[in-house]
Amino acid sequence: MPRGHGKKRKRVRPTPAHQPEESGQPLASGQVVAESTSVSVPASSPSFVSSSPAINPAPPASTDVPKYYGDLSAILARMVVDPDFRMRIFVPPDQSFVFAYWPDIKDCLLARPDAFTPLSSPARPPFEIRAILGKGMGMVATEAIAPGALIVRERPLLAVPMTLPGFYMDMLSNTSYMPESIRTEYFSLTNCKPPELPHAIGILNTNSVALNIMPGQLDDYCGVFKSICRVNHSCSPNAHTRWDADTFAGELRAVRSIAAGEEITFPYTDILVPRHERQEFLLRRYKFTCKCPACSLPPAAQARNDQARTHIDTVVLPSLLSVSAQGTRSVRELLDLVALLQEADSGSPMIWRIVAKELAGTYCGLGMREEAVKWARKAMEMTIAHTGKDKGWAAVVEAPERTEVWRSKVGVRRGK
Ligand SMILES: C[S@@+](CC[C@H](N)C(=O)[O-])C[C@H]1O[C@@H](n2cnc3c(N)ncnc32)[C@H](O)[C@@H]1O
Repeated sequence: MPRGHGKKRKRVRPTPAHQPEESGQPLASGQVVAESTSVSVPASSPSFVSSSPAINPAPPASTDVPKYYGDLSAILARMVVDPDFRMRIFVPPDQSFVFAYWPDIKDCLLARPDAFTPLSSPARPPFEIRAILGKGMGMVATEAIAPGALIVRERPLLAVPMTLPGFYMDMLSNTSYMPESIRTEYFSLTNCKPPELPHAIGILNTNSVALNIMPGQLDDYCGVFKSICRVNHSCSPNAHTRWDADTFAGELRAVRSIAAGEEITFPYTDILVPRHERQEFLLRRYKFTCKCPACSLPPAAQARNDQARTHIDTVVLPSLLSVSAQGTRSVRELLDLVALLQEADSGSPMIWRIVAKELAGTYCGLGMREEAVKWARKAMEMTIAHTGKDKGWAAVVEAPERTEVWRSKVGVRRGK
């Protein structure tokens, strides 16, 4: 489930994909491009203790390198010059995952000793993985799921650098470096890539999700997950994935109410672009034609939906992210944004979070308790979906008048 988008456009992105080849960063030579969707959210550094062996294969002659791997010269050159720059591999004692990493991240990993302790997850998963007509397997809710609620939290089966040379991938998957239990799960995942591509890499490029391991490095690693990688795409998604560096785990959370029996989906790509761009990307990268609600509208509604998404992307989002514009919008302007977000139906928790926070703050300032609680709840749900934490919004929902938001009187300045 890679991410990224077909067209190179300079944009400020909330959650969607940042893939090397599409993020505006040129591909360094020597990279295997792991095509990854995002478990987004920038990482603080994860932690890690490893006594794992370094993998030190003789770098293959360039003729051995299948064309998919690109030019490996940058990585290989560094390996030749610096004998310590070799892939390391970490498998925890319970053999629950394999983490292949470049040694330059070791210090950052060592700084967080809690990352690989056992994970807490919902006792009874609120979903099942089953066949979905026309999509292969998919994830379906088995009970109602509230916005912001955790659907699954899991360690990756495999995490590797985005710049993983292909021979490492072959080696990882074909040797005892990958425990049997992981290998079985890994090779049960789907592969939409052409048969000429080695199967292990096809699976990686069909399923991997971008991870942020080093602080300040966007999507430097990617991971493949047992359950998250069964989630199909929608341009009107009901869930959001995020990478939690603290626990070295991917999380899937609801961004709206999900009914029992409903399919759970998240976006594989930038969904603030018009339908034809999304469709072109998904067909090229994932070999399917999206038939989600946002791609199946009648022509007039489709045009409005495309327009709403483009407007959010090019006008609204830059303004929401601009510090100088914060706190200057009136209730009327904010409610107009709400109507636009509803029209677009693109479900971004990051955008909803900003708008809901501003509305909650404004209503608090105006002393309008009922409206303040309504928008504080939305801010809480979207903040949890986006960051994994409520960041104080639960307290505002509970008793707004006892919080700083109420006392800020920001709404009085803005007026209704
Ligand atoms: C990461 S996998 C998702 C799980 C996959 N359906 C399975 O059977 O394991 C990505 C692949 O799922 C399929 N897929 C994902 N979203 C889809 C959608 N909205 N419609 C049709 N196929 C989809 C495509 O074949 C895609 O290459």
